[in-house]
Amino acid sequence: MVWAPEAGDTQLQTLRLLETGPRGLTETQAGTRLLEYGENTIPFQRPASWPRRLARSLRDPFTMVLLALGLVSAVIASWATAGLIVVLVVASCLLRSNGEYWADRSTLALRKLVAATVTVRRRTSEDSEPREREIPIDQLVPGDVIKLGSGDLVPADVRLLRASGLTVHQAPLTGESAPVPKLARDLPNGEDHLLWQGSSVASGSALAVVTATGAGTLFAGAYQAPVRRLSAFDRSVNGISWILIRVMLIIPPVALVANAVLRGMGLEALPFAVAVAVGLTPEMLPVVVTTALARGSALLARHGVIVKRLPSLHDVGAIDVLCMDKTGTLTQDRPVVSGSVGPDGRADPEVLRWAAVNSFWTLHLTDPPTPDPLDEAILESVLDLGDAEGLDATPFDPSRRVSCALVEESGRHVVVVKGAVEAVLERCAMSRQERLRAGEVAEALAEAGARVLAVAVAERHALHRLGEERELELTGFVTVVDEPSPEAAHALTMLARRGIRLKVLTGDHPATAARACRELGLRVEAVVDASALTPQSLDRATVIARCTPEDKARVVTALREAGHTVGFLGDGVNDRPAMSVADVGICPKGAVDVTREAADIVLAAKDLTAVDHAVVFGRRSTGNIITYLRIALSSNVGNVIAMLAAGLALPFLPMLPVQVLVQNLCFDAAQLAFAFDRADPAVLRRPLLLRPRGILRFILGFGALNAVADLVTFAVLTQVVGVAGESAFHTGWFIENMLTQAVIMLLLRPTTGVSRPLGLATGALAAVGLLLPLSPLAGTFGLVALPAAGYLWLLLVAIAYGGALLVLSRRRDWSRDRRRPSAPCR
Ligand SMILES: Nc1ncnc2c1ncn2[C@@H]1O[C@H](COP(=O)(O)OP(=O)(O)OP(=O)(O)O)[C@@H](O)[C@H]1O
Ligand SMILES: [Mg+2]
Repeated sequence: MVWAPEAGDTQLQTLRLLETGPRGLTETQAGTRLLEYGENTIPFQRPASWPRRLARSLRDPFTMVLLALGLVSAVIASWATAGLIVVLVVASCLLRSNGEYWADRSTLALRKLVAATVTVRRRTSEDSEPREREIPIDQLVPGDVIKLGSGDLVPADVRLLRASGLTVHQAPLTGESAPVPKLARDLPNGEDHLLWQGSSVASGSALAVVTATGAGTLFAGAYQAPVRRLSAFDRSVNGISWILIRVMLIIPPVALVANAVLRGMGLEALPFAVAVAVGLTPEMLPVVVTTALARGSALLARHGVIVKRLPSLHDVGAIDVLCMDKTGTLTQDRPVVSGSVGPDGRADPEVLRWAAVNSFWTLHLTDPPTPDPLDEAILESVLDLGDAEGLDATPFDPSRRVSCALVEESGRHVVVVKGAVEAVLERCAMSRQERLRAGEVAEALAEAGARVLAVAVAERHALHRLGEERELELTGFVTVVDEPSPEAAHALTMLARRGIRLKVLTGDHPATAARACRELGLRVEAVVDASALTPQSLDRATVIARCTPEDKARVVTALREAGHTVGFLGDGVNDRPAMSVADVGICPKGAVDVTREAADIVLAAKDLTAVDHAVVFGRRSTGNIITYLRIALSSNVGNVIAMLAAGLALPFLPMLPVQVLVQNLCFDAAQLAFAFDRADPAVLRRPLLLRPRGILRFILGFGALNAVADLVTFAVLTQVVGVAGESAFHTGWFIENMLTQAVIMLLLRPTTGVSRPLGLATGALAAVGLLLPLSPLAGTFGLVALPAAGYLWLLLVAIAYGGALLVLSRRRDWSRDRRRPSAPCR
């Protein structure tokens, strides 16, 4: 048993208490501890249990209203109505929790594929050398020695053993939004040497020992799963649901009053009133939504796209602006040094040597788990580093945009700084004139397409420690080329064709970024500096350059506020803030941990074409959900209007409550087919958004048409066929309802193709309608056989209704509900 160390313990005491050392645990020790302490997961990350899920689906507002209506029916001893309502509720809750269970399971399995890992130092036996390897975070145990680098999640509670330039983002735990510096020193008071599970490394690197894992971590109990703001999708579904619920609550009193006034009926009309209200609910909404999204995401997984949160599949289909970073997304992030020049633009190998001294000692002294590709490229291009000896270094940090090394060379102490051109120039002691000239030289290099790093040095006295280095002397510039990624050009064209505007947000120089975009065939409207951004220039800008991580987030927020649905695609630490404020965050699998954690969609391969697949599948799923809502609601609204109207003209109820409910149950079941339906190619051309307003306008129009069909049936049955009895009338109307429901399911869609599930479902629906009155069950539901002429007339009504639907839906512009090409930002 190892004991939990206290904050005030020294490094040595901590290591002793944890029975470990700087060389890490042996694999055997780690295995034993894993059994003893369990996996390193915190409770909220585990999937919800079955009963919990069922309870959650009962909390759904539709279910609650249904249950309330069931209760009312039970109170007045209308057992058939109450029973059917319970069947409806149970069926939809079971289907829903089952659907969610499978969706969650597959999402979880997919998430595992892209879960964060950690670099751990372990030994095979007591006396073998320690080796570093990547393990899944859940395999971590107390006493493990781990390495952390910029962009890593802190996977457990740890104590620092060594740290350089380390700043940590611990907002999820303490609310501080700025990164906090951390040190490895022994401090009797204070917690500067402790990092907690749930925080992440903003910059720098560290070696640390794990002090607590899993439920034992400080914040495991208190730490809540981050509350995500409602996505565009959640807001739409909630909007529609609440409108319907209000209508549902109004219907029973209206029906009751009407029956009381016109027919002097009392509470005996209540079951009918309840049934009509139930008839309005799209009970299968949650099921169709989950199934359509889960199916879309399962199909997408085959294309190497992993959807971490189901609703983000809708959101990715809705994005009309996609922001992305440049390095690693549009380019390969395989930099190669192409030259080095002095401040005057003349070739000078000494500049490259100083850059390499900086790269070598920052990598060596800070020892990050994964080396920076830019530093590696510089080191590869230099043979002789001279005899500089490193003393101290601070690694590159995307906010400061420089890396510093302090070295001793031939008895002199020299700081060597390299970084983005402006960041280095502003640290140099030079006249305005010199600064301008140097800036022009760098500009020319960037315009030729290279990434440009500036290098500066300064001699310091022997006791100097690294800080905000200023008063430097510019040595010159190193140029690096990073080839465009081969598939990017095609993918960008595809995305633009799908009505998505593309914007590149990069930390790099504007000229370099603009050049890279042009090479990829991206039409560059305007190139803007992040510091000079206005709402007008934001709208026009294709490239926004020199972004700090905060600038990227600011741009995304501004675009969202201007009414766009914004996607963000990126892979670096500098992309994390933007990723978490975007409607949909997308990153490649190789992205740093924090960015991958914040992303909603992860691409298995670094291939932009996958983003296009995600967009297509997103629009497909949304398209099916919209079709379901339109059809379910048009039909339900039509039925409700017709029943209330006919109720006023007839001396008896137009349909028995039990018949309303049976018909509703059959319709609901058939509509599950929409989750598996095909999508119209036109749906895939523009961003598609589930918009409550558009849907409501649609259902009022087509609902009215449906009501007309019902009322025509009413007239035909009474006047033409001349049905006399109540039961014959009920049967006629029941059959017609089932037939028109089948017709509307087939015809009121933007596409004419019929998928197999849909064909089967509508066929079954019509068959039940026609055959149930002839079956032995007919009596139970109060149905009787009709005269042959009755069937004929009903078929005619259904056909006429189909014709009217076809004419009206052909004239309808289905693209109207899609998002128009981006509205200008205000
Ligand atoms: N390891 C490094 N050492 C010194 N300077 C660097 C290093 N990496 C990047 N820079 C400089 O800092 C700038 C900003 O880097 P940052 O990582 O924020 O963005 P980026 O990689 O250029 O672009 P993107 O945002 O598209 O990924 C770079 O353009 C480069 O000039
Ligand atoms: Mg980068």
